[in-house]
Amino acid sequence: MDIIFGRNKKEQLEPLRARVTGRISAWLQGTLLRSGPGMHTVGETRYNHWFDGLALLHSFTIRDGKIYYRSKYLRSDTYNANIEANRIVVSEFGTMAYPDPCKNIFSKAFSYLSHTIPDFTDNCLINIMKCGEDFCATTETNYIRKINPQTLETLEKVDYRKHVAVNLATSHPHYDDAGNVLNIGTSIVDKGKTKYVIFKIPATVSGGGKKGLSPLKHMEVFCSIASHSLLSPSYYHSFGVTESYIVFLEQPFKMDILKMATAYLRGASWASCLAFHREDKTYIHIIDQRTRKSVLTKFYTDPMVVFHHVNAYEEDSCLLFDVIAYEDSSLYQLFYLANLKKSFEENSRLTSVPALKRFAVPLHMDKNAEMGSNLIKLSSTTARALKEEEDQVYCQPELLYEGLELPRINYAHNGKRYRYVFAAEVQWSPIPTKVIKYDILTKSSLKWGEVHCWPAEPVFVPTPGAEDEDHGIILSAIASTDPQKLPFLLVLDAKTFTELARASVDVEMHLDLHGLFIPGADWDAGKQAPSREERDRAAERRVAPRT
Ligand SMILES: CC1=C(/C=C/C(C)=C/C=C/C(C)=C/C=O)C(C)(C)CCC1
Ligand SMILES: [Fe+2]
Repeated sequence: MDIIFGRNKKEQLEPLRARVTGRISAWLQGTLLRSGPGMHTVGETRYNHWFDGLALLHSFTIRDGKIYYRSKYLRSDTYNANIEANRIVVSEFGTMAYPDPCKNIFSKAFSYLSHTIPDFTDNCLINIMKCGEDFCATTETNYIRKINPQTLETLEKVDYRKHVAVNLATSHPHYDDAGNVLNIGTSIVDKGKTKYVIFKIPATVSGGGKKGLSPLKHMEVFCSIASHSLLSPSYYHSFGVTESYIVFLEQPFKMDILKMATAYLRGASWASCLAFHREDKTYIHIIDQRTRKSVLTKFYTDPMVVFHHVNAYEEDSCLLFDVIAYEDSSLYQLFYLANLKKSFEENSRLTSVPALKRFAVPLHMDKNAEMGSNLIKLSSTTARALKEEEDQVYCQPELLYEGLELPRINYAHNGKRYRYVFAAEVQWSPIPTKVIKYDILTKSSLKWGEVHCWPAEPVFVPTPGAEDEDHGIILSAIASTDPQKLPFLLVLDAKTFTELARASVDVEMHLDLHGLFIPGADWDAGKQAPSREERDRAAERRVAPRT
């Protein structure tokens, strides 16, 4: 496991041709672009948590049956400051860092505290988001970074706060058919209120035919939900949408804002300011997209921790939503590098297995329904919603499958009825060992796995003109701990889950988090060559990374 977690990964700046075995369909053209942590030590200093690592972008470009691999560290302000100082100087999720050890720590802390909410990192290691023609690397703070999806060059830093009042925002936005982005963030103690803000980034900006108008400068608030608590809003990693509604889980995994405000002074990490409150409920907020208001019924369920929503849709006046749920927050605990590196087997056992659960909420309340009765009359699920007093409804999910994470779907079915979940199979260890296709209808699954192979999140790419939901291919980057086996891009037939091809690359590939596939046709010719901004930056490039 040291191969995967212990070492800083080298960049592969020039496209490296992969050795392809099997056959790549002629229609499969484009780039799989992904991000994840690649560097966990800088000089003599080391991060504590796997989610702290410096963002390493990587891509597989598929062109006429050939595959090329590249990787490049995101040149975030965080990366540059760390490399320049040759030590970690910016705080991340699990590591609190101090910019300048020579200065009096208390004077620094004072200026820091004077801003209740501190400036966060722009180390965008979690995902890639498409905003109009722009691609951005994302994390969960107020910063995102535009990138060139072909050269992996880092472009400008965007501060969400300049456009919408959010201190944090998810790395898992939704896209509508036109490419407009919908995301949610938290606005902390702004004008005396803490709320969850849903905002939109338009796909296009009309500007009298003028080119280059960035949609990111035109994002706007769609609606907001008041937090149950001013000083302990929920932590969340994603949300759900249907054609007409938005699903937001206010879970009892909460951030303690007072702890965060004093974390720097106390030398405590952001992670230590998060806690699971097993005595609290999980509130299910359903927002009607037409009225931009929450539905009046108060839905809730048992305490749980959800990182990934899988999908949601409406069926016969009910809203169904599927999530990967945990019974506690042990997942974040396991990703401390000390736990990952020591004795892997002993220290990396989850105390709660990630489970695919289906919830159902009634969209119209039957006023005459009896107290305690189940308001869900669907034959497709055993999920229940029990009527309680004062417009309260207690939801009990249907357990669909245990042991999967990093879910993806055929995105044409996002917010709509769907049948298949593609995911990484995890059992008691948080590191995936197999790729899985789960069929919600038949409750059966197909799997791909190989010894010493560690698959990344599987990405579904539809065959052009496909009619079936699973007509397409699955792409998954596979890291290897077998010295005899190179890492590779795995290409599976999404229907049968048989291997169509693999493209091996002689690099030390990192285990990544999320990403997207950019079909060949999506390329803007203007983006092929480095932009002027990139050329200028290259000229004044800073010190090369020390790995
Ligand atoms: C830096 C920072 C944060 C970073 C969180 C990260 C980096 C979360 C990663 C989550 C992942 C990868 C989940 C996978 O399921 C917080 C806590 C939002 C707030 C304070 C500053
Ligand atoms: Fe995620």
